[in-house]
Parts: sequence; structure tokens; C-alpha cells
Amino acid sequence: MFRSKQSSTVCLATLFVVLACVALIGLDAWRTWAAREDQLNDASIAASNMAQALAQHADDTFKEADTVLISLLEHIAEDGLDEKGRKRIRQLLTTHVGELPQLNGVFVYDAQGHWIVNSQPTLATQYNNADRAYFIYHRDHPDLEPYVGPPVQSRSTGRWIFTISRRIPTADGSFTGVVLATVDFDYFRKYYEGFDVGQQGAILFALNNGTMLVRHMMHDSTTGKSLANAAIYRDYAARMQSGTATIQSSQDGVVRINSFFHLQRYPMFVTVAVARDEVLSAWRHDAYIRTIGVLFLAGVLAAMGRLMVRRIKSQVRSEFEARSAREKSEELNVALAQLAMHDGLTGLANRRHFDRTLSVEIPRLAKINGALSLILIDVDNFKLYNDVYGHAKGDDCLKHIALAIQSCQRRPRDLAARYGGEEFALILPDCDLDSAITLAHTLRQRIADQRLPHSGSRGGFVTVSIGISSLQPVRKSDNALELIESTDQALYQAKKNGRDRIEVTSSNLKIIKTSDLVK
Ligand SMILES: Nc1nc2c(ncn2[C@@H]2O[C@H](COP(=O)(O)OP(=O)(O)OP(=O)(O)O)[C@@H](O)[C@H]2O)c(=O)[nH]1
Repeated sequence: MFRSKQSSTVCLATLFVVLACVALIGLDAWRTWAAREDQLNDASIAASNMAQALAQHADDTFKEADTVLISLLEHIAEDGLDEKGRKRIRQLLTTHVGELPQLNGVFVYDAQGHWIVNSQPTLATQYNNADRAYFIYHRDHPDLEPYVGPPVQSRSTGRWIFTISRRIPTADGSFTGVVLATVDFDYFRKYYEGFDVGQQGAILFALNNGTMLVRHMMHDSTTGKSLANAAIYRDYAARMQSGTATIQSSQDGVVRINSFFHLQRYPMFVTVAVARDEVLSAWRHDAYIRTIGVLFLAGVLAAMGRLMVRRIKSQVRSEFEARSAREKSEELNVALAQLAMHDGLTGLANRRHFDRTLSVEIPRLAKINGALSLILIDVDNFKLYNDVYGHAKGDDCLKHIALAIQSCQRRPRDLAARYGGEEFALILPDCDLDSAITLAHTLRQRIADQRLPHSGSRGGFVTVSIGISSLQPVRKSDNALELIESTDQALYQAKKNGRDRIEVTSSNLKIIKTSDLVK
């Protein structure tokens, strides 16, 4: 009982502590994970915004270069390409190149690819650009739209450049030449260097066919490479206008958040890539500190819980011990009460109990006009029995007689008592004289049936003399003493009349001759 109560209380307390620890750690893990997702989401948005801004910047850069070409074509149309016109156009180009830092040079080629005018201080007539992709394109295509070609190395400066070109329009649609603006790669590279994309991040500027134009990376400035097999191009940029994807690089194994954005007017796109590890470094640091804190808290909680469980254990034990002590004391009290109210030899009620019962029953029965009978039983010639068989045997004999008397105690209120020495009594509440006489016969018979040998007795067996008296009904004026005396008289009469018999007194406590009744 104690063990089961203790173990269930301890189990509950332990469960509470474990749940509290699990909830603390679980909530923190959930919060940490949510913070990680937020951080990645923020990084995606930032990368996407940056890609859009850089695409817009590139768009504007080329638009400005293209605007110069449009203006140049207008001047060509107005001034022509004779010596005077070339001079004026040259001045114009020099001004434009000075004003627009992205412009590397502006050129006018004739139908054979010869340089006619350029923005540089001297006209390099030794070059022929008829083999360039843009030249071939315009020669073979009559449309007048701008053409952005693949990156090429400048013949005059040797630097990598973007080319944006237009066909010189003519009234009859014949091919008379090409105007070209070149933009230095370094312009974009320097611009991109102003952006922090981390140690492992990158900004890529590429043609829509996957040819990389500019790549800005902390430790890498490779250019001209094809992105055809790169997942960001193959699976995303080649198919969509813009987007974001987290991809593990097949080259360096770094996982990056890639955001790409296509230029609106020109066939190029910009990709901003940030390394996931770098994005998460601040989060990781926070998570590390917080996890240590939470684990410490969980540890403190567990330690306090352990202390609490121990206290509960000891409290439950104290309660159990206190209850055990109380129960023992109650048992002791019951035993003491038993001892105080019962006879040690026979276990029957003792004289005190007998007196108390009579003093309770008489007024109770007087109230309800009930009857009360008293039977006194005295062992015959018991002195002789002791003398013959010894005192110990005498005790045994008394126990046997007590058992017989006890067996006649049928109702809860009946009381069998040892009145004193070898004398016993039966208090019979709600029992009239006739019933008491019948019971006395039964008792006498039961004792006779025990056939306890008694050599000093007339018949050779232990016998008893019985006196009976009844109050029927009990009156308020009746008292225990009178009833006892009356019963004692009847008993005395039984002894006097030769023992082994029953004598009775009437309700007015006068002896009635009933000796013939008993034999
Ligand atoms: N063994 C034993 N004897 C007891 C006990 N109490 C009383 N006696 C004995 O009972 C005897 C009673 O003797 P008496 O009063 O002379 O009565 P009796 O010998 O029974 O004779 P009658 O009552 O006249 O038949 C005494 O010898 C007591 O010592 C007891 O608890 N145990």
C-alpha cells in the first residue's frame, strides 16, 4: 500500500519533471528551427531583391549604351559619313564616352568591317571587324533592333568587353555598316565588388545562352565560362524570368541560396548567390548560446525535480509512518479496552463490563417497557475440583464452561460475563423469564454434554447451578443491584436445593419454586 502510493506519487512527480524538461527543450528546438527558417527566408528575399536591383542596373547600363547608338545613328542620318560628318560624330562619341563610365568605346564600321569612326583618340584603321559575331549578324539580318553579342576581347585594348550594336539603316534596306558600343567587364566587376555576398557568395552576370560574362566572388574572378551545366542555369534561369533556388554546388559542394533575375530589354540575367552556412552563421551562434542556456535550465529543473521527488518520497514515508503509528496506537487502545473490559482467563466480559452493561440496559429497557433477564451460573463443588485435579485443570474447566455460556449469547445485546471466581452471568435484554429459562436449560445441557469429569460430583461430571431472575417490564425505579440480588437468591436456592439445577425468581423478585421445572 505504502509502496504503491509512494511509487505512484513519485511516478507522477517524475513524469511532471520529465514533461517540463521535454517541453522546455522541445519549445526551444521549435523556436530555433523557426528562427533558422526565418533567417533563410530573409536571405532569400534579400538575394532576390539584390538580383532584381542588379538586373535593373545592367538593363539601364545597356540602355544608356544603346541610347548612345540611337543618337549616333541619328547623327549619321543627319550628317552623313563624309569627312566632315565623321569629325562631328567623333567629337560626339568622345563626349559620350567621357560622360558614361560604362562605355569602353563606340565604333562605326562600314559594310566591309573597316573602322570608319571611333571614340578613341586615334582611328585604328589596321583592324577589320567583319568576322565579329555582331557584324555578321547585322550583315545577315535586315532588322534594326539592337544586338547584344557574346563577350569578346577588344582588338584595340585586349580587355573583355560587352558589345551592343545596331545596323545602320538605309532607305533601300541595303547593308552599309554597323554602329557598336562596348562596355567594359571591369565596369560591372567593380560595381559588384561594392556588394557583400559573403566569403562563399557570388554575383553572376550571364547571357541567356548560359555564357558567363562577369562573376564576382571573393576568391574567384573567372570569366567567360559556360553555365550550361550549372543547375541554376539549366533548371531555373534558362526556363524562368526570375526565381530563387537552394542548390548545392557540384564544384565546391557549398549549398547556396541562388536568386536570378533576367534583364527586361537584353538577353542577359543576373544571379546573386549566398552560402547557406554563412547566412546561418549568426543564427548558429545564437542557437548555440541559447541551447546551452536551455540545457542548463533543463538541468536545473531536473535537479530541482529530483530534490522535489526525494522530498515527496520522504513526506509520503513520514505520512505512512505517522498513520502506522496512529493505527498501532488505536490497535493498542482497542487491546487495552479489550483487556479492561474482558476476563483474562475466559475471554468473557469481566465484572466491570457486566456492571456497565446492566447500568445501560436497565434505563434503556425502562423507556421501552422491555424485559430484562439475568442468569447467574455457578460451578458446583469447584473447590473440590481444584483440590482433585489441580488449579491449572480448574482453569481449563472454567474455560470450557465459559465457551458453553458464550455459545448461548445469541443476540448482539446479550452479554456473557465472568461474574467472579467460578461464577458466570448472562445478561439477556429483551428476554422474558420463559425465554431465559429455556436458554438456561440449553446452557445446562451444553455443559452436561461436555462431560467434564469431576470425581467429587454426584454424577461424576462437572455440573452447574443456575439462578434466573427477570424484570418484565423493566421499570424506572428498578436497579441492577436488586436484580443481581434477586438472581443470586435464586442461585443460592439452587445450591441449597442440591445443586445441578435451575431456580427462578418472579418479576417482583420473589423466589418461585421451580425445582420440578429443572430436573
Ligand atoms: N482454578 C481456579 N479456581 C478458582 C478460580 N476462581 C475461584 N476458584 C476456586 O473456586 C472455588 C470456589 O469454592 P467455593 O466458593 O467454596 O464453592 P464450591 O466449592 O464450588 O462449592 P459450591 O459453590 O457450594 O458448590 C475456590 O476454591 C476458589 O479457589 C479460578 O480462576 N481458577
